[in-house]
Amino acid sequence: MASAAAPPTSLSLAARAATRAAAAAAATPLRRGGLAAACQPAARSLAFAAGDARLAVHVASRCRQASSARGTRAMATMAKKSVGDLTEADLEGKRVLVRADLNVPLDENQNITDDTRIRAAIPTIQYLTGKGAKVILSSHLGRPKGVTPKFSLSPLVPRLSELLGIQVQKADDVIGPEVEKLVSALPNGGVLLLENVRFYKEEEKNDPEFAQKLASLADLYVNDAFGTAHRAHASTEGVTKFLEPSVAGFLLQKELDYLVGAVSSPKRPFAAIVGGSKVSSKIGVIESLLEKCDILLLGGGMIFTFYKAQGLSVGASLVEEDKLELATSLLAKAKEKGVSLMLPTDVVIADKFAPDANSQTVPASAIPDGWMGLDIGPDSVASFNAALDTTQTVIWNGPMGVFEFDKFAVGTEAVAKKLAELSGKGVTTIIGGGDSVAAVEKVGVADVMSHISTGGGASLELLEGKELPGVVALDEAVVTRSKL
Ligand SMILES: Nc1ncnc2c1ncn2[C@@H]1O[C@H](COP(=O)(O)OP(=O)(O)O)[C@@H](O)[C@H]1O
Ligand SMILES: O=C(OP(=O)(O)O)[C@H](O)COP(=O)(O)O
Repeated sequence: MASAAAPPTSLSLAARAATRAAAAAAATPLRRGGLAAACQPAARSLAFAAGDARLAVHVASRCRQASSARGTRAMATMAKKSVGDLTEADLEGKRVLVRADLNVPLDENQNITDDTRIRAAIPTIQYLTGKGAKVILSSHLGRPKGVTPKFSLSPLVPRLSELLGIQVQKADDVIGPEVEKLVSALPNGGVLLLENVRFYKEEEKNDPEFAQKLASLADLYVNDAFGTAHRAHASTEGVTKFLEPSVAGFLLQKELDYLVGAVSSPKRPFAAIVGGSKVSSKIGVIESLLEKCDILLLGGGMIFTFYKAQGLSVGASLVEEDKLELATSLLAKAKEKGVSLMLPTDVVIADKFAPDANSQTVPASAIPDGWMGLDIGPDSVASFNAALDTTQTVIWNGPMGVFEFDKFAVGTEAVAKKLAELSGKGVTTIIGGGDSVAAVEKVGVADVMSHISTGGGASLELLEGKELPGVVALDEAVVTRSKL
């Protein structure tokens, strides 16, 4: 992970700093007129009409800062107690249930093909073991229906042990007398990995009885599973009702610091790049980003719905027919908000959906019948790069094309390389989960990015402004909740 900075002691520090910065920005007088007046669409239109594009962007940007400041104040109330707030006196000899997201990809021989999530979980575990705690580690793997050997967590033990420098014990169950015996035998500083928590259907149902049994193994709880924080499951939400304190781990904290910070008080200009295949699953994040960013670059399979909404022919490209109106309204909203929404001007098209398809590059307005767009073209890359050169913060979610096929990976790889270059110049670059992370890994530039999120769905929900149940359930940084 690129951003393994020393863990801050409390989420509240970053949130308070963000609030102060955003409030100060919102309080600074504008060049012409007050903030309230300037935030009226008419004021921005006037600025554009007067040919003062810089002022128009400035006004639009300041309006977003003001609304971000309000958002940040709301988020500041969500500040959570951190594992870093717990001292040796709190931890020595204590049984700590740590929920991590160790949902890593395995090949057909059960070898781990990407250990990012395991590495990301290590700082919290090591902090706890270093202070003499007994760590009971819980995670899911995949989406098993009941007990399914291929979803066992056993293949993770060697890598976990290697990274921690101790032999990790493994339980064959999640709760019950056998697990209790193993917990009792655990030395201070030891780690016991429980079996896949989703082997119990009660986990995803957030069954209180199951949560209580899981919680009864431990004295206190640390949630470090950012990738699963958008799930209200027994091990992410239910257990907090039975364990005091329930605190945020370093990874969870770092993810929130970056992702909340990025949208609430970004260094501006702030650009978002959204790609991937489905308008429907990204609509929430696009709408929400229109409130916050200055530049929005769209790529991937979703662009054809926007083209079609503008009356262009899209051939056999992916289109969500029932989202055409929505696409039109998003284009209008971008205009109204003064956000520079850019669609690719050229595309790489294919005669079939296959790695060996015949391909050619055409203007976005000239996709022939029977051909499908599978990547953005070189002109689009050039104009996206020019826009990105003006930014100070960039968030990226979703590939620009079918990057799984080398022939159509060029646009995605160009964005990855551009962000790496910008990162080197001090621009904050945040990669939000899923395929975009795979793309930056493939290009070999993951290490230079400011932040690579370990949660695809979770980071999207956070950027959409949703509260994550696994975070909401944790203790407040200052005031301790009473438990059931
Ligand atoms: N033009 C396109 N046509 C069809 N599929 C596309 C296109 N561009 C990208 N995709 C596909 O989108 C998928 C990723 O979409 P999505 O799940 O929304 O992104 P992420 O996983 O990054 O959130 C990839 O499998 C990619 O092949
Ligand atoms: O891999 C995960 O999510 P992600 O693919 O959205 O990053 C998490 O482990 C959550 O898994 P889930 O979507 O089965 O709840």
